[in-house]
Amino acid sequence: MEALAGIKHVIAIASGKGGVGKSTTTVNLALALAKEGYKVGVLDADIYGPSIPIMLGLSDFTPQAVGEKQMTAANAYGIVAQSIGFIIKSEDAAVWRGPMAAGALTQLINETQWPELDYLIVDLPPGTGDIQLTLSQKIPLTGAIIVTTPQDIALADARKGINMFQKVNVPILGLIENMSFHICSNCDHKEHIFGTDGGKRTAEKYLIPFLGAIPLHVQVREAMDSGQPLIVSDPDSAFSELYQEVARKTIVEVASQQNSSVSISISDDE
Ligand SMILES: Nc1ncnc2c1ncn2[C@@H]1O[C@H](COP(=O)(O)OP(=O)(O)OP(=O)(O)O)[C@@H](O)[C@H]1O
Repeated sequence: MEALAGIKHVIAIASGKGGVGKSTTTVNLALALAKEGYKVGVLDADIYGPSIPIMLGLSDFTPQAVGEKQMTAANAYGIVAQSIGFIIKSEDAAVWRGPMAAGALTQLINETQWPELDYLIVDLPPGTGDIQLTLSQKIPLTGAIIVTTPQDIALADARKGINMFQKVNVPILGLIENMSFHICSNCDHKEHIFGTDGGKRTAEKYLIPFLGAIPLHVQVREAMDSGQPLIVSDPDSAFSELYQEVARKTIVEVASQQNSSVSISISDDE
């Protein structure tokens, strides 16, 4: 698989279960990496429910053709974005089988006029079936980040995701526990609606880095629905600071992956 010209690292955001906050994580991680000073892009590969256009306030964007074989990406809040949702209706894509979805997505990734990027964050469709497997093999991934809630059924699916990436030799950069606990907007009371520390324990069990625990908060949902993520509209909030921490840990994990692959290739040459 060829690396993408001008893009240093491609990171897949994956979850076994739907609705656990994969797209929310993709957008916030991308914005947090940009705030750390990196050039960042987002690729929304979630053919069943592309929600990145709404989350970045880009619902009206349509890519323009550049020459015969390329198209423009959108710009929002200092990052670039491309989405399958800019091009086709999700009802049409919902019936695609693995090879067709993988073909459309490799075309989307290869034919977008990406600027030079340090990180391209890819929002994969939820699940661990054929489509996810094919995509993980078609896109030149540096590594994957698994998003889960602390709930048992989400964790069981997260474990399937971990196994899938291990099977195709994609390094797992870490696990993010989203909706870790609920914070009441009236009294700030903290409640573990989906259980306590399930994601953290799963990360420990599989020896993968734990990148952070993100609370369930109504402001987060409202911000994403309005296309103005909190990292942009309220950069000093506790939520934004948590994401900066996740971004910093991700940078460290990507660097350590690179170092380990360098040492493997050095020892291979010996
Ligand atoms: N930490 C959070 N606090 C509050 N709301 C959240 C949080 N994370 C996600 N949400 C909300 O939950 C819903 C689902 O999130 P999101 O679309 O990111 O999940 P997903 O895993 O990408 O879903 P899908 O399976 O459809 O791809 C969205 O309305 C989002 O705003």
